[in-house]
Amino acid sequence: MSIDDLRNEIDIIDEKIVDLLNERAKFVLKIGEIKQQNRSQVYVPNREQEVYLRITSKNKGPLSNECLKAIYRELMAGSLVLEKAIRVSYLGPEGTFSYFAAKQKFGSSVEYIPARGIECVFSDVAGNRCDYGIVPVENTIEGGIRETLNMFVKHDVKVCSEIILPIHHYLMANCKKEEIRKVFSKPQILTQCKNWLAVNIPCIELIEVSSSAEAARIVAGAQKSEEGRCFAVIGNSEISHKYGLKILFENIEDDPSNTTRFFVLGKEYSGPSGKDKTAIMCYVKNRSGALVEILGPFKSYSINLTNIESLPTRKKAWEYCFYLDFDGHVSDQNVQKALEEISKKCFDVKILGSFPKGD
Ligand SMILES: O=C(O)C(=O)C[C@]1(C(=O)O)C=C[C@@H](O)C=C1
Repeated sequence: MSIDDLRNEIDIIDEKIVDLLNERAKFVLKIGEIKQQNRSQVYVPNREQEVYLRITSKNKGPLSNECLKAIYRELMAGSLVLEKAIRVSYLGPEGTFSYFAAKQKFGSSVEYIPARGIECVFSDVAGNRCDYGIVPVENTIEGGIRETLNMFVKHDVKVCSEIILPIHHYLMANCKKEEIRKVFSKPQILTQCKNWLAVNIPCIELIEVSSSAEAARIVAGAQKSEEGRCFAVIGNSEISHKYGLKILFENIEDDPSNTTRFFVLGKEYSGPSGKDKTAIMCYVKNRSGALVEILGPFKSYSINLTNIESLPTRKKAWEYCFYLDFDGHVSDQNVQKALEEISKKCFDVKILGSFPKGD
């Protein structure tokens, strides 16, 4: 067969795919109508998980599971928008890792609203200005993002999904490495590249700004001046296209396994997917052994604890609460029993969410 013949075959299949996609979309529209009548959430993370598991288990190749999942991610994001106009708030501006985490989850069909800070993302969701919000919650190098965890004490929102994003940093500039005079980025990013900077461009002034996208904006804006031409930025590679900067070095993060977890904030818990996590906030009584008492039930009911952080309650000086997340869903029997026991040892236990485990 010639290339033209093969392309003809592809054209015929493409027509069938388009028809099938639209046939699928008609069922989505019907689901959307039912959800509107029931006033239920359009985004259903556990159903999406089920779809991913189904399509990958049916996959006979040659397409990889990752490729199929990416196609379906965009397809289901398109479905969401058919059901309802979706607004997603993220820690802006455009080009931050929160932005890419948001796109990884919601694709390119929804409306993205950049927020000025983590608290703004929470208030966008709590105040119904946005349907969902994306915030960073934990990084493999720096641990829990306290600004995010603290907000759960203040705002009434739920965690409905999580996103795991590998983090790679790039050094971008429009001059040679030897000419760099200043490096702009977000404090956390500069920390994550500390050793690389010390070895490769020592004694260069490091300037902290609010985000890597803001750093790129400053550096791009300064290109006309003699001094500004020698400015560099560290951030993700997408920034380089947007701001016309060249990538000088790739993957300069000190730890190549650098990964950040993001939460999708919403108004409802997600249903069980079979592979879930639960996040809670425990307000403990201030007495000796209080922490041991809340940890005991995890051992008794064989629940794998995945994170624990202590946070000030902000109600009384030196009074703390604990953020915990663990494997399992609130509807699991062992989780329910453990939560029952933990509740007896606390003033209050707030369930922040149960959601499909990110991969
Ligand atoms: O099953 C649903 O509830 C749907 O709305 C359909 C669908 C899909 O396209 O498969 C779309 C969005 C939801 O987040 C989950 C699944």
